[in-house]
Amino acid sequence: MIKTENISYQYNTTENILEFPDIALKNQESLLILGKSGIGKTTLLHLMAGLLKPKTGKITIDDVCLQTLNRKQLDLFIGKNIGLVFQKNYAVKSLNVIENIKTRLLFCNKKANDSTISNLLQQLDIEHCKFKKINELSEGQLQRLGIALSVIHEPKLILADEPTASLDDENSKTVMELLLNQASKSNANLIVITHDQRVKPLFQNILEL
Ligand SMILES: Nc1ncnc2c1ncn2[C@@H]1O[C@H](COP(=O)(O)OP(=O)(O)OP(=O)(O)O)[C@@H](O)[C@H]1O
Repeated sequence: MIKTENISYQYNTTENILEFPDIALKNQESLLILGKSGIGKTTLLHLMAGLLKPKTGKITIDDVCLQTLNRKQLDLFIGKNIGLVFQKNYAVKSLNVIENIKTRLLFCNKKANDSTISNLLQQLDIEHCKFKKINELSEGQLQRLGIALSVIHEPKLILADEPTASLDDENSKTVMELLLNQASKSNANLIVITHDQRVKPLFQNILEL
């Protein structure tokens, strides 16, 4: 469950204040956020991820108000409860694919057996890459690894910023199905921002900023 109330944000280099409509999603509900370039979609996603602090308002995830947590508590909460799929992949370059997955699990103190990991990598069509280093992956494989890293710990909230941007039709469908399935499996909310019109029919809830 996620709820945002009266949130706004101001980057310190500008006078412009970004104001956002309230969002309220019950368990398992998904939301697609659309809007023209520069309107504030990524900013809103970063606010919900606890990466930016709102100028006003509050964000509540599973009855925990992010604004009541100190930095350490917030980092722990994010690591455990939020899965982030960003355009830029934050995989550790010196580790291979499987080591990255295991490090992600270690970081949030969760466990997954080898067959669960293999299943996920298979669904994303990167199982054959599991011993490859990050710089040996294609752009599409790297993006699919980003998705594996964001859902392996079964977070309560999955936030995805343009998750299908560099994917072909087949992989775009696979990735969206995986995100929706994973959200449903772990009773999580999925929020996606995108320009990709292929994604629109998969969502009942659409917010236009
Ligand atoms: N670090 C920053 N410092 C100052 N202004 C910023 C910063 N990041 C974004 N902005 C501004 O905030 C506004 C919202 O940006 P944001 O990236 O959230 O938009 P967006 O809707 O995600 O855009 P796009 O679809 O092009 O990715 C824009 O006007 C942008 O120029």
